[in-house]
Order: sequence, then C-alpha cells, then structure tokens
Amino acid sequence: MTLEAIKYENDTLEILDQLLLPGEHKYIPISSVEDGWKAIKLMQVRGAPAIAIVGCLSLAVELKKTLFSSKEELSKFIEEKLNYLVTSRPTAVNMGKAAKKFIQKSESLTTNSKFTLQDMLKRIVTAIEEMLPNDISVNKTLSKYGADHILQMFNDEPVDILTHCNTGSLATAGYGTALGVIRTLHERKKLLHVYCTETRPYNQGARLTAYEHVYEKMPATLICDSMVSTLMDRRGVSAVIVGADRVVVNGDTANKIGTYQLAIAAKHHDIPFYVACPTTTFDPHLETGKDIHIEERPHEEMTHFNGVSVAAPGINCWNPAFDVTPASLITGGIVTEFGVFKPSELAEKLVPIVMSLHLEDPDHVNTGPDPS
Ligand SMILES: CSC[C@H]1O[C@H](OP(=O)(O)O)[C@H](O)[C@@H]1O
Repeated sequence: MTLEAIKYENDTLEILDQLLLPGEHKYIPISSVEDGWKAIKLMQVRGAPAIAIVGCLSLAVELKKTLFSSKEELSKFIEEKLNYLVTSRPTAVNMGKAAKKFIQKSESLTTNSKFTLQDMLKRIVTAIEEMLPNDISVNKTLSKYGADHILQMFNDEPVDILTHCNTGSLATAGYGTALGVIRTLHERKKLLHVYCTETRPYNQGARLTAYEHVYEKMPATLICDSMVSTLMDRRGVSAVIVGADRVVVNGDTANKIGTYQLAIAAKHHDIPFYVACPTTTFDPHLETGKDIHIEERPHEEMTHFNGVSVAAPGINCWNPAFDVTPASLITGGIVTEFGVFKPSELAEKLVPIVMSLHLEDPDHVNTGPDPS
C-alpha cells in the first residue's frame, strides 16, 4: 500500500497537503479550478504527473456543478480553465499536454453533431477521471522496464540506487516513476539499498521520499545534496535514477534543481544515470533543452525553514526550481512505458509513438495541430 497524494471519490477531490509532510498527514478539499491552481502553485501538490491529474480533476469537479446552455459555451469554459491551470507551474509539460488534449477533445465533440451537450460533458469528465488509473498502470509498466534494464546491467544481482527529489506516490497517482522503478526492485528483493538526497530547498527528498521509504520499510539512507560525489567515491552506487518534468526530442531533461550536478558526478564515477518518466512528460515539440522555461520560486523557500529564518536577512537569492541535464549525461537511458531508450533514439523511436497516441482517442477529429 503506497501513500495516496490524490483522493477522488463520489465527485469529491481531496489532496494530501504536502507542505505539512512528514509532520502532519492532512487532506484538503479541491472544489474548483481556482482551488486546484492555488494548490499547485503553492506546491501543496507537486510532481509533473500529479500536477496534471489534480489540475484536470479540479476542472472535472467544477464542470459537474456548473450549468451550460450550449456545447460552444462548455467548450469555451474548458479552454479558458485549462489554459489558466497551465500558468500555475510552467516547467513540467504534463499539465500543458493534458490541456491541449482535452481542449482538442472538446472542440471535436462540439463540432460533431451526433453528441449532445450532456454527451460531451460526460465524455470529457470520464476522460479526465481515467487519468488516475492510467497513470498508475503506466507507472507500473515503465517501472518494470526500468528494473529489468538495471538488473540486466548487473547480472540480476541486487543493486544500490541513488535518487533525487520525490518521484513516488506523492508525485503521481500512486506508484511513481523513478521511485516506481525503485519500488519494483524492492518488490523483487533486488534493492540492496536506496540513497535519497534531501533535495534543497523544498526538501522533497528529506520530507517526502524518505517518508515513502520509511512507510514502506525500504532499506534507505538520507544524504545531503552535497554528499553525492563522496557517496559515489566512498560507498559507491550501482545506478542513479531520477524523474523528469520535461524531456525533449534530443533527450535533454528538465528536472529538480541539483539533477544536473548529480549527472556530472555519475559521469565522473562511471555510474549509469537513468531518467524515468511517462510519455506524458515527453515534449516532442522542443528539439533541445535550451528552450525549456525554468520556473524560479520565492526566495523564502531558501531563506526560511518552517517559518524560521536560516539565512542572513537581506541576502539576495536565486531559486531556480529546475535545471536541465544534457542528454550526453543520461548514460543509462530514458525509462518510459514503451521501453528504455537511449537519448539518441527518441527522435526516431519515441516521437512517432507519442505523436500517434492522440489518434487513439475515439472522439478525435482532426481539427488542428496534434496535442502531443
Ligand atoms: C514524477 S515527478 C517529476 C518531477 O517533479 C518534481 O518537481 P516538483 O516537486 O517541483 O513538482 C521533481 O522534479 C520530480 O523529479
């Protein structure tokens, strides 16, 4: 049983307030898109997949209690609300892709006269609700591929893994991406030890990943971000696996700040470095990582801890929430639900898959650029 970041039952949406973890385990209601936007912006819920799921479910909740007079009015409402949700956190691509997908679906249903207003509302809400089980299923599939790939590299011997930030059930619908691979290794009794970094300044590792490890009794050790190179030098790890917020066509990857230097250290120590993400985190429209918008967050996240100042008052700060790891440092591969790819394989092998995915939508009518 994993921790549950998102609860959606009987048309009611609640999220685990991750700002309070690990000290307090409290669910808060999300009753509108505005509630969803604020919770994502404040990082009460975070993690690329979870952001998209909570954002879209907040729309579903609001749709169910709003009256519309026409399909055109409904379609306009959906487009406005989804585009607003995308502004909450710009770096992760998942919310933007989900918005494109559902806006296109809404436009298709509006123009297709065989669907009534009620049909359209039901199909949009159902498609949003399906994000939850789909995410868990996709995470379990990619985790299997990732664990298989790592174990194949180490002759099926148990491995030591290093990970960064939080990519587990608190960042997704319930299983996890990089932490999903670690979970699978643990389930197969092939996880010797997992090291998690504290992940300054928001401390997703110390507060969230360590919480998941302890909750599930995984053999885990917390280290400071600054200890990574010494860990690799003095104790050694078999592989590093991290999540992603946006992977682009050449394999460059935006992920939590600190990932880039983790990859440099892994390269120096000849340790395979993996990125694990569902294809909802893959952006087929950006060729390289130089064009990825990196979110900068409030200085207080660096200068204060639980409201207590831990830095010299008045000092200037720079707080980019993410960095971009060049494809050349992702030496293990990019782990997806379609398999593990070298960064150099993405353009030829993954882009066609991702670009065709939306064609499987039964409501898809080619009314504009693909949402992938
Ligand atoms: C599967 S979560 C992906 C990604 O999201 C996290 O960022 P944040 O906590 O700011 O939302 C982190 O970069 C994870 O690797």
